[in-house]
Amino acid sequence: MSAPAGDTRVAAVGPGPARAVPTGREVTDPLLSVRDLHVRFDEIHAVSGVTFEVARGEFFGIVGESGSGKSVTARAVIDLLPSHAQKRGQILFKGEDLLQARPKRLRAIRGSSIGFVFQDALAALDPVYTIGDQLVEALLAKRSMRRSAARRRAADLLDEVGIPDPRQRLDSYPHQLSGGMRQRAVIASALIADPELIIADEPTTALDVTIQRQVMELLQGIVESRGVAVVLITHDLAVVAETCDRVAVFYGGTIVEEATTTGLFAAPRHPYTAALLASLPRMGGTGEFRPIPGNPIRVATELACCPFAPRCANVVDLCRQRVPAEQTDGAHRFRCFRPEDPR
Ligand SMILES: Nc1ncnc2c1ncn2[C@@H]1O[C@H](COP(=O)(O)OP(=O)(O)OP(=O)(O)O)[C@@H](O)[C@H]1O
Repeated sequence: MSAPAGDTRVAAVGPGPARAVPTGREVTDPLLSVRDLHVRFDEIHAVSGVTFEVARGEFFGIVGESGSGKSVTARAVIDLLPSHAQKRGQILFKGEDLLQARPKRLRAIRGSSIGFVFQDALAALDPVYTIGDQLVEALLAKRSMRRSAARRRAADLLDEVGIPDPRQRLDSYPHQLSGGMRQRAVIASALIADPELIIADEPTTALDVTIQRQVMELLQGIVESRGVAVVLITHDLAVVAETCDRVAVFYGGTIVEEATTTGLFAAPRHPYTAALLASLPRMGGTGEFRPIPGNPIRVATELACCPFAPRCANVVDLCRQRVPAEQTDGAHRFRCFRPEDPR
């Protein structure tokens, strides 16, 4: 990935630490390792046996349709699920299992090593305080520094995330900024603690396409300049294609395929991924989406078979009888009894 075109503020941060983005599925010394994660809300099995790893400095995408378990997985990592969520498995962050960590330790990790950015920037900011006050208070809570130095640092952060006239913008209230600028301010606040991982859950869904692209370029720039890893949750494959190094495709609360973004788009192995890619409008075509036949499932019980079986063109009896085990061809990891041919 190159530095974001046209965003000199980010590019000006300069080259950061070398990134070790894996080319296949192997991740040596992962920053985040989620192993066999299950999340239930009483009888609803929202997440069933999710396993993936994220390397330092990697831009990792999680894609899938509504209700497939993307947000619940992300919120499990940062311990932001409601208290009645029942979780099992492992969430290793730098080797430490966050599912076993005490609340105080989790708060400390969340406030320092892991930052997050959600869809609704307005909800993430306090409407009654200026952007500057919010950033300064957060900075002072993290480090002992003079208020004037915190204000300078806050302006630097706004500059880093591409907000013009950062010193003046410190005195703006959230409602005085555009949607894109507000999301940039939220990203600035996520950077306060120098996180090693940023989880961004649909950060651009509420924004128009041009602004969406700019915010994604900003996140890419941050990955490049700071060596931060980003886990991006999105339902938009075009965003994945443009930004992510690797991607996990969710369906029915589980990962049905994971590969490098290039590998996934070039030769999907899971029929759901193939159907998803085929549904995208083609250049020179009618410009229309071709929806995948059938209805998305609503997972209410533990998976007993392939969740995609009712909609799958390759389905065989076995798919309705058992959950396919995970397999790999070296470049893709997938769960399917009748995968697409490798190309
Ligand atoms: N607090 C909750 N209580 C009960 N069920 C929940 C709760 N949060 C999520 N779920 C259920 O868990 C499943 C997965 O939800 P999740 O939000 O992870 O989906 P998603 O893939 O992120 O979809 P979207 O793109 O719409 O956010 C859904 O069936 C959802 O209704």
